[in-house]
Amino acid sequence: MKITLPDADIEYIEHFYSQQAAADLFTDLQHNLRWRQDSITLFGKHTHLPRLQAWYGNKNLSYCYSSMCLIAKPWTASLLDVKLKVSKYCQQEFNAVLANYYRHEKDSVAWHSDNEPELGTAPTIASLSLGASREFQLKHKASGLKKSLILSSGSLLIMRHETQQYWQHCLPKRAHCIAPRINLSFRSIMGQGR
Ligand SMILES: O=C(O)CCC(=O)C(=O)O
Ligand SMILES: [Fe+2]
Repeated sequence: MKITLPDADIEYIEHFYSQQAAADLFTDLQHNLRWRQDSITLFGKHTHLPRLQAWYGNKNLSYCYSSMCLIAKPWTASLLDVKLKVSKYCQQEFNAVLANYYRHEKDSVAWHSDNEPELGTAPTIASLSLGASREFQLKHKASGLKKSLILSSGSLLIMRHETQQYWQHCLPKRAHCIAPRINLSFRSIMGQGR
């Protein structure tokens, strides 16, 4: 399904994986990825990110944001499998994946665009959701127009072309109890790891 918004190219495939396949993959990744609790320094103060992360990809690939650089761990068999299926659907190669683990309703990701220079000017970001459904919000940078989507287990959200240039997105904290969720966002880092 295409999400019709100005200055954006966003597609949402609700049943990219079946419920059972998504549940199995969630359990596998929850146990087998090397989750890290990263920190960022904001105004001289160290703060834990409100989620766990893991970064996998082609050899020697590095990824830097907020003054921190991560070196990609080599693809696991499960991640390679998922990458193949996602690449095939998107008709696009990816050389890295950022995995996010939202342990509960207080875990989140703040407003941002995936617009790091190493992603190029019009990156395709393909984002698979596993586990609990969470609300994903989009906001147009100039007009402030907002759109909310519920990302359910097994769904794939693809943001293409100029989307990152004009829109920000976030996954807000919630007051009510929410079970864990894992998100895999496939990316292509330019000029490295090919
Ligand atoms: O968890 C999500 O759905 C979004 C994650 C995200 O935006 C990111 O890792 O850049
Ligand atoms: Fe993002």
